[in-house]
Amino acid sequence: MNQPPPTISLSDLRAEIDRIDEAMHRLLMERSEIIERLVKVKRTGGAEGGSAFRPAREADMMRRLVQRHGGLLPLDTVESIWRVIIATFTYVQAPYQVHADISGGEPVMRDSARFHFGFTVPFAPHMGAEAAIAAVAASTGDLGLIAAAPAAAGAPWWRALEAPDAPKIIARLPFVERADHPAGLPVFVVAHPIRDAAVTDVCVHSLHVSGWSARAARAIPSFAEAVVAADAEAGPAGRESAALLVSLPKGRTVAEVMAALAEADAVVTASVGVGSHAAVFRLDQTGA
Ligand SMILES: O=C(O)C(=O)C[C@]1(C(=O)O)C=C[C@@H](O)C=C1
Repeated sequence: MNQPPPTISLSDLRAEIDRIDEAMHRLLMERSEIIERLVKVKRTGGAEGGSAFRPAREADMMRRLVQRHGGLLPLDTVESIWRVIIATFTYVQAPYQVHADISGGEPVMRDSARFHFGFTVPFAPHMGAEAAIAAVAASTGDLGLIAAAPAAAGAPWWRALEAPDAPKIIARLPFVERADHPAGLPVFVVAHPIRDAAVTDVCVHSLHVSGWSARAARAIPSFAEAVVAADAEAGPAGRESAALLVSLPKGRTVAEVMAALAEADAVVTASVGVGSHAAVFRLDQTGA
């Protein structure tokens, strides 16, 4: 015999929602207490001053979050909630601003900054990557956001990262890329290097190339992601120069890129490391 379905009223269900909301809020308050203790442990570990941002840890947390997610709540929402939680807990440890290069379009960059860092962290727009990098350089623990556009990029802004004491690329956002990401603009995060916290899955290099040509562009190996800009510095007479920002996955070297370019009569005259970041994690590739 079929049992009649148990009756549950709207107010019972709302009481459940209230119980869950209160539990989530209390857990967030408990999280703040852990952060207070974590700040002290980080200091004794020698990480005093500068930014509290730990890109490797965040990349790992965001990957696990999206992998375990299921149910009605859209992944975009869950990701943005955790981005705000983590970015704000970073901020309460050591206040910082996000200096964003809006020269490629303000709305898309602002969306990216707000998605990844929320509204408590101040957003400082700059017209050009160099200005954003200069603001980061002048700060103790601020972050810069610059579009990691793979297409032609105007001026080679990454040369401002070359000096040994200049800021460096420390992360690439979104931590989890996917085709329909609501803040899907790939951006580099630039900061003063964080002691003992660099993640080197992908290493980023500034290359100075003489003898640049369409053939040389085609010769760049497919494992390398490259942004190319015209090089204003005069190269040897009659040879075109280019500035490249090349991202290499673990196990790949600048020497391999140099050898491939040499096949196309292009010579790398200088190569400078300008940072590194966690491996790009693409959700659609995992079938998740
Ligand atoms: O794990 C840390 O080092 C923290 O500071 C905690 C925390 C977090 O809120 O979970 C905040 C900032 C870091 O970028 C990474 C994670």
